[in-house]
Amino acid sequence: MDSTTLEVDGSVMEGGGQILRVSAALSCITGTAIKISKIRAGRTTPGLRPGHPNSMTKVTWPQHLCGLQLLRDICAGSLDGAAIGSTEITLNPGKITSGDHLADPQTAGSVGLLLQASLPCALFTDASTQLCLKGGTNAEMAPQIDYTVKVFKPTLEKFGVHFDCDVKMRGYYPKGGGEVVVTVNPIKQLSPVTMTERGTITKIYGRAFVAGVLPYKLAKDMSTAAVRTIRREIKDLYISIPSLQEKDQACGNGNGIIIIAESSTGCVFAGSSLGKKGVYADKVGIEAAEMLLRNLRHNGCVDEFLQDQLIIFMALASGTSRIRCGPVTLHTQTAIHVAEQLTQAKFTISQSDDDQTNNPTFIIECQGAGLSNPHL
Ligand SMILES: Nc1ncnc2c1ncn2[C@@H]1O[C@H](COP(=O)(O)OP(=O)(O)OP(=O)(O)O)[C@@H](O)[C@H]1O
Repeated sequence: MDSTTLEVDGSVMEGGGQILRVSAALSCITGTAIKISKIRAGRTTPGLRPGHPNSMTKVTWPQHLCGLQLLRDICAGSLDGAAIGSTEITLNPGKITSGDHLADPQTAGSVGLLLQASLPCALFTDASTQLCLKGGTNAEMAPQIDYTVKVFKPTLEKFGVHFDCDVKMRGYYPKGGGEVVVTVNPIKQLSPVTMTERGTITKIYGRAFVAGVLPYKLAKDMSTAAVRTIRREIKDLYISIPSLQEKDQACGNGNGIIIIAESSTGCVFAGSSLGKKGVYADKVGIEAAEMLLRNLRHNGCVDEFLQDQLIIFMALASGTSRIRCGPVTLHTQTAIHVAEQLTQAKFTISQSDDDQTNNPTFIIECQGAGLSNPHL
């Protein structure tokens, strides 16, 4: 190993796939070679495979491996040790290149997580980049593609980041078969963001879907139960969660729901859930509704998922970003740890003292590294 190769410990804190995505993306952008060891040591099935404890499957979803290979392709680098089950990889980044790139985990590996790995890097190209991402568009323990489009994308626009998602086909566990083509515009430098004022919730909407052989009634039951649950706490807003039967543009069987809330200051939050064998549809709806409500009870500006997903962009931006959030998650702390290891960004977290509610909020502040795109 070269003495300039940075060692990343894949077992720290959350000890999961996110360490791979954040460190590999920053490796490509900064041109720093990295060796990641003890990959996903915090999981019951360590190494390069998703191994969600609830995945009930022997099928591997090489989402992590595929994400790393995609990054290697975008930065024309070399990747050593990357195979299913591997606990150690080395990534030597080359020059980031625009153009078309494909990632296909062959199964229901999450499209949202493939994008999470590759988007930051695709911003630092010389021209627009097309990412053809295959797999699961609505997968467990990952952003549903609707979350990416409705929550992640508008928030990233505050950093000056612009991308388009064309959902060509939806795909579900276990087969996948989904396809999303993402067009990413390069950027010279990311702007810092200030998201500290929640404002009031002005809109709640979503979608409840079934696909394949599953009965339409499941979608209706998810939607009805979700609306009823939200109504108990939020009485004065119309809630629109249409029930949808996915037809031509969906591969395989699946059902799920996502509910989105928007605030008067442009904050976006979501709660979501997917149907599982043996779980009643109304339970799926209630789970998503409770997730959303939990994230609206505090006065923060991001939900518990967006929190960790924004860390890399705060680290890259030029200047000071401030984001108010609810309890800081371990995923967020892990992303901060990795971002500070690979860039000059400095984060602080403080409890907000102007919070009058019983649900404390925290301000994540970041002095960004201000990385510039050398190709523009
Ligand atoms: N319901 C959800 N809505 C939006 N984003 C989600 C949701 N659930 C999880 N995420 C996001 O998905 C990512 C999951 O990262 P994590 O490292 O846990 O998963 P992983 O790569 O599949 O790895 P592992 O298999 O090791 O858990 C995080 O960024 C998290 O915020």
